[in-house]
Amino acid sequence: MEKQPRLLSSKLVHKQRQVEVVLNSRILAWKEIESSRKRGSGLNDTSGTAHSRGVQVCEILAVQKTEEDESTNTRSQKKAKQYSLLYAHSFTVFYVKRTRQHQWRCSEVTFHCASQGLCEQWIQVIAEQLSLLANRPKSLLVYINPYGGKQCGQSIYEQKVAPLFHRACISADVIVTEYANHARDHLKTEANLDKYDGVVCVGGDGMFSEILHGLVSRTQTDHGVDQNQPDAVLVPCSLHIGIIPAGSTDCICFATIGTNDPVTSALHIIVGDSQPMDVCSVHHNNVFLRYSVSLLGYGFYGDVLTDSERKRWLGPARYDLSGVKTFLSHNFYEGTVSFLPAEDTMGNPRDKLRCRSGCHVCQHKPSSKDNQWEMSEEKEKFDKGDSSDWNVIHGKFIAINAASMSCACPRSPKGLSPSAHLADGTADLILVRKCSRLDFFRHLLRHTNKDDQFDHSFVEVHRVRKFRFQPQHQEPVSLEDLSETPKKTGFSPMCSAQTNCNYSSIHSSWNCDGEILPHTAIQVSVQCQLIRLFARGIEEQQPHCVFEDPCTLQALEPH
Ligand SMILES: CCCCCCCCCCCCC/C=C/[C@@H](O)[C@H](COP(=O)(O)O)NC(=O)CCCCC
Ligand SMILES: Nc1ncnc2c1ncn2[C@@H]1O[C@H](COP(=O)(O)OP(=O)(O)O)[C@@H](O)[C@H]1O
Ligand SMILES: [Ca+2]
Repeated sequence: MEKQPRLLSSKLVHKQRQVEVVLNSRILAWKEIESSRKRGSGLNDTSGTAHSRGVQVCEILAVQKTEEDESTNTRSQKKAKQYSLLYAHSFTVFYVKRTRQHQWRCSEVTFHCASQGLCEQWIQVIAEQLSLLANRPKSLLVYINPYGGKQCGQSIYEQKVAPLFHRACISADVIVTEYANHARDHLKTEANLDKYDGVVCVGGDGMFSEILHGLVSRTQTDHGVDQNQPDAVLVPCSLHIGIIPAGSTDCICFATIGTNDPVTSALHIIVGDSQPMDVCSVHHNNVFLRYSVSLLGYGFYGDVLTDSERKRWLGPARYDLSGVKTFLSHNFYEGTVSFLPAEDTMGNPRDKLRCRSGCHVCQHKPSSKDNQWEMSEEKEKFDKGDSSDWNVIHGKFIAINAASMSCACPRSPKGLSPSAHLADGTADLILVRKCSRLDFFRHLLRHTNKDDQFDHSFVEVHRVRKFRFQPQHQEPVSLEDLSETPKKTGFSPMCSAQTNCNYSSIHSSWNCDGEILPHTAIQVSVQCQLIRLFARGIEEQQPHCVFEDPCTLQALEPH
């Protein structure tokens, strides 16, 4: 590891002990001074090994002069007050601390200095280092859905998130949505996006979907790209999206961070994490319908969603009730699925290569030029009827699911497709053929345990770049507006019109990230890394970052 020059190094006091504190461009580290412990220096001297501790500069959230009365509550703090006459000036560094199961918390460490000048110097030098972290957002546009999940979005934001943004000196313009699609339309046409470094969504996957549509559509309009062209090369969005989970499933947050915890999400936003993500574009007969980042599900998940929309008043529990009801109905649907498989180099859905922070598979992004050429050649072939690269499967299916990422969520911690990748330009297409109720139950159960949900004779899974679905029976053409999801208002069923038709027993509906699509015949194309989230992918479990690690020790080595 390359040795970094020291920016500042001083003898300060931490928890009534003298410590040597060192800052370089990567690490802030401190270590108790052995000799002072032995000699005694008026400071508490407890025996035991001196720990070197440290925090990475990129995980420091803020540095502040310590508030005077902050240190007089507990006994030890009163004691600290006594010697604080000697070391009267102090500063506090706030940093990311990893706790259990991918959760992050804001922790703090206070150092006392012998002079005001030294204290100010430390604050200034640390603040300077933070200002060099160019990917950190300074100004955010926040949309809150007050009706998502358990309807706590607003209080979650005000109590858990806003104080952290304030501490990190991030300014936020907050819009509490007043109706469905408020956020989407505001982003599409009104918002002055030049003012912001990112957009934050407080809500569930449906609310995220609004932000996604607003931002992607706005970007395409600004660049003159026609979204109705299934082969259009879409322009990636420049603004990052942050998700504060306050919905019912919150799968996009869970699968990109590893937990559904508002504080953890807020901290990932503050440190300016960046996670690229694939987006599926969905068309019907060359008319754009919607984008999807998590689940596109026909059959079981479409029926669960349709039924659950009538039970929205139940909150997140609606999915459990509708899940049981749909399971008991045991419907299957006939149709033809055609797909363009991904190259073998993209791995396969049954390998055990999980997409984790810094995923190597996702780092091999094909250049958009290659992609464009490849795609137009394939389209030409498909249109001419030369579909040799395409696989075609006709059958009766209980479920057809396309997952462009794992879709892990608290109901299914490894997800619908545990090895799907967030940003590899592919989706995993899962076909569950007609089978007995018991067999389908066994398959569903495997979403909740360690067993392989694809290891069933009636299940097949393919890694694809594109796919199409054609239901066996023609769908009626009378469905209102082709490009719009049916209108939603307040707490009335949000997706009603399209599913109340009497053809529902032969057709299911597509569940597109929690929204019902108005068509069953669709063409889907995975757009590689179209958006970026304030996330870093799920981290491999790591030891606590403020104990002895090589970087910390190196920072403390004498120069
Ligand atoms: C015997 C027990 C079987 C349990 C099986 C559970 C399998 C769950 C897989 C869930 C995949 C979820 C994919 C994400 C979908 C969301 O986009 C969507 C909308 O979320 P939100 O806006 O936050 O409400 N959620 C759903 O469609 C709910 C599916 C739940 C099915 C039980
Ligand atoms: N103010 C509002 N009133 C009614 N619906 C809204 C409002 N704001 C957003 N929505 C819609 O609510 C739906 C569900 O939102 P979401 O935050 O995903 O919650 P949940 O996870 O509980 O479904 C989304 O489709 C979104 O378009
Ligand atoms: Ca993917």
